[in-house]
Amino acid sequence: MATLKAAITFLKANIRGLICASQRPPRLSHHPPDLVRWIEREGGFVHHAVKLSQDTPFGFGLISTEQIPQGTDLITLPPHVPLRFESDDAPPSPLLAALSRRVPEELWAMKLGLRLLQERANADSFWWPYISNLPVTYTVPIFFHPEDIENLPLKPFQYQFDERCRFLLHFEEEVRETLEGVQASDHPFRGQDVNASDLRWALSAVSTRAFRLHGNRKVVQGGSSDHVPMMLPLIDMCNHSFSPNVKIIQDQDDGSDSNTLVKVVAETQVKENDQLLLNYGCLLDYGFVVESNPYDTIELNYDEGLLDAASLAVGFASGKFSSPAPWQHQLLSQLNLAGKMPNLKVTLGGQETVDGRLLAAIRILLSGELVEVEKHDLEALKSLSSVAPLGIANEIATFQTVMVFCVLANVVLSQLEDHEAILKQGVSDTAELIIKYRIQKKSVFSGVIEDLRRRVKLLSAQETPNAS
Ligand SMILES: C[S@@+](CC[C@H](N)C(=O)[O-])C[C@H]1O[C@@H](n2cnc3c(N)ncnc32)[C@H](O)[C@@H]1O
Repeated sequence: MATLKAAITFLKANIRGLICASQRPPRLSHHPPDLVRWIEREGGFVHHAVKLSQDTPFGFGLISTEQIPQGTDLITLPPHVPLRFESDDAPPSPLLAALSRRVPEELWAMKLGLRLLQERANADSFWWPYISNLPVTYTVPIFFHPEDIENLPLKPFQYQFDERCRFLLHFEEEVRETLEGVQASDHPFRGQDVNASDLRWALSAVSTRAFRLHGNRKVVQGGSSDHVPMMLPLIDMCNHSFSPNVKIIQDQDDGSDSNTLVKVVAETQVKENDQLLLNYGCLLDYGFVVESNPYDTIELNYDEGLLDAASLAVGFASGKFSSPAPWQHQLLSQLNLAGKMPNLKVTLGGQETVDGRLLAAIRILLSGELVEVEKHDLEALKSLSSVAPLGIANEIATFQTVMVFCVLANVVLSQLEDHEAILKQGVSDTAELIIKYRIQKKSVFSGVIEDLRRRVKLLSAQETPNAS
């Protein structure tokens, strides 16, 4: 344990050297090849007015040198250009596949990161024109200063950071052990040592740049499990906006150009000198802060003690969560919140507002009426759009418990005004980013609480129709 702690401290301390405060983080190669020409040489298409700029407010970006009408194709990529973990014609080497199997599901970015590292280690890589244009550093939490980490908004966020550090250190060991004595010809990284810092780079590169697309050709809808994470050369130079002027499209298999896997199309008219801006949707780690981000969520632990305290505050007897009835325990197991290998991570905020599993668990545990609960399937109990499935009183108590849970989990951050005052005084770039994270995370919780408060008000009016 002490060794692990020391290792995490060491890893955190080493992050310092990797921080780059400039808006233009250096690229892997000082003089990277021309990405646009490479795409064209490979059979892709880049509209003549689309240029790669090194000088946008967000580092590299794409700009238009003339007005472009809505609906115009701007970039198309043939199927062999995106970088993915595996494709039919390029299965991963057995050792890379073995390493990838040790990566937990939620760190899918690490799996693709291994592939990226494999190509980075290969001087003759087909993807070198792409990889050499990637930044050396990233503004995601695992790249922050150790002191800045202390300022991260929430305990769960620090937890996520520590968890990733722990994984990287552990995985570094696994990579070393697996590849010990392997001949350079069979070695996925051409005999090169891959350490925690390389793994961290790859994880950050993928999580801030990879998109999920259908492996073949279908409309991009984001989030569905059959969507394959891929790195999209050039397209990933588009910066983000919630008012985008371009969008990514994968054509339906309708007989159109089979040499195009994915394209970027002007969603609105693009004016001369405008940046091409995409809506990143639910990219894993933006690496920057977007105000009022509707996709932003906070991860919390399903903590029975805290939930007991929250329901106590709402007026229930203690122990509802820590001592469920056997039938409730069984339902919690079905929700994967109890049992041998439970997944206790729940999210608040974003599109769902309250994690469906958390919502169902609270509804069930506060109900205590098996007959009532049995009338509904779990999917209905998980949904916020099912109106009061277990009765209005249960629903109000559930929402109030979530609200108190937020407060008890120390999620509504104190001193927002102070942070805003500090920002006005001027601080370092990284500290500013951290403070913005804090403010943003606080606003996620304020949003959830506000939403639930509104729902409680509506339900209360239904419960007491004569109340003014
Ligand atoms: C997919 S890359 C876009 C290309 C990137 N600007 C570059 O220099 O390579 C995503 C990264 O760009 C930056 N970025 C993109 N949109 C941004 C925005 N709206 N605000 C702040 N940073 C942004 C962040 O560093 C983010 O992690």
